[in-house]
Amino acid sequence: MKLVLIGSESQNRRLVSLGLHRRGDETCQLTRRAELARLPALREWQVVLLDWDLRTDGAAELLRELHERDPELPVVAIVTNPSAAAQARTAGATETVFKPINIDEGRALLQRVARAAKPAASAAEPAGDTRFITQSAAMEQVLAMAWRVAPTSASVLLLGENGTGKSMLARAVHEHSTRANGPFINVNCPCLQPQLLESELFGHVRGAFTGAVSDAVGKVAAAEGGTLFLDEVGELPPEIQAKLLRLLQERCYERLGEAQTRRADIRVIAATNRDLRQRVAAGAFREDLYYRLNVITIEMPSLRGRPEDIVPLAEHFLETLSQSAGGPRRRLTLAAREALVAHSWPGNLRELRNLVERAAILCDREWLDATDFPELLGRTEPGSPQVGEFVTLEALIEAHIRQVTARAESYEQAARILGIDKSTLYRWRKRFENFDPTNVEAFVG
Ligand SMILES: Nc1ncnc2c1ncn2[C@@H]1O[C@H](COP(=O)(O)OP(=O)(O)OP(=O)(O)O)[C@@H](O)[C@H]1O
Repeated sequence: MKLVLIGSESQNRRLVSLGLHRRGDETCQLTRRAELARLPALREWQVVLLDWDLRTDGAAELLRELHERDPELPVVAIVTNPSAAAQARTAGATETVFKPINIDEGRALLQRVARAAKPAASAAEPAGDTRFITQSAAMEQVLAMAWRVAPTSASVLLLGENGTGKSMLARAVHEHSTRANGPFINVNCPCLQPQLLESELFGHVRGAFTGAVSDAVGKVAAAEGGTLFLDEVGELPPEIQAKLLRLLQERCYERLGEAQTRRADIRVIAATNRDLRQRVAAGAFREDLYYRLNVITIEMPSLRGRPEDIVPLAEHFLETLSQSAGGPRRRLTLAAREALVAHSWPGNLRELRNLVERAAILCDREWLDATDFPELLGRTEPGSPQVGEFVTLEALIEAHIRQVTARAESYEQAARILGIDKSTLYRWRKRFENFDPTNVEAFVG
């Protein structure tokens, strides 16, 4: 995507720009209205990301000028609270996104906005982060289920450990639904105090509580015609659970401090990494709400539950990075692939993405080796014995074979370096797998 970032907080702007660059986007950064002149061909850009807390000029005036110059250019306003979101919408912003911005979610929103505004231009866009990389039967089943329920308006409950891709799937369900042109609004349930969360969700009127200086629409209203995604729904406080139940049952709600009942046309997708049934049994989560949310349940497999996806995903993350950095294609040596597959990935895809990105940034070589993933080696490699130490010959052979395979690009190359044939190398490696260091005889015998 080609994006214009406008904001006076240089650190935030640079961070967002860096995150977008790393995902393959082209950005141009401006700090004030006068700099718009630097962009004579405004039409070449696909979407503008405008910080609504602009210190240099009024954001609304800047938005007006943008619209005068290109009425079709979509503008996404970055806001800090629901009342700023309402102001931005009134002033003509296409969408609003709340600070702090999650780059992946923000980017998916920007892609959707750009696609809706200029469908022809987006046809050539790669599916990018919304592509589901998988070779696993468990994940195929998850996706088949997701695409089946997507066009319906049924509530969906996504279960799974942190980082398994629940948010990404929620967005994909929205994008495959009949509401795809409507907003996708994300609420991170544990982030706020109960009263603030209630106001964030349902909105408030002026004077509803100390600090409520003006009326504010909430995220339920912002999601009108689209999807409301409740992340970490298991953490919702009891008073909000009751209101959410009413919203789901009757599609009705009231803003804080107001008696008027409002109707909502939204689809709800909720996600949790908690065992909700256990929370119900413990009295921490309402049973009736659980059944309302649980119309369709999709359980995301953990990454260690789909080991066949580890290497394709790592290669996908590498490729995305190389594309954004414009560098050569990066590859994983056999040893690196083995180290990745051997790890248990408690942080799932997020952990994999972070490790791969870090290794690719810190290493200049085309081939990333197991040694470029020190966190993994720390858990998978036994301590290496030294030549001349009082250790068995087999321990030395094992250490040597492990180190050579870690640096070689393939089994063939490793076998050539070691001066043995591939099948001998294979047999040695099988022996290492069964090798229990506390039972040396088993290995020698
Ligand atoms: N199938 C996939 N292909 C490529 N990247 C993915 C895939 N699924 C998830 N990711 C990436 O993995 C990271 C974690 O995904 P996501 O935030 O959706 O997980 P989550 O289950 O919602 O996590 P949490 O429970 O912590 O909110 C993101 O960077 C996302 O882009």
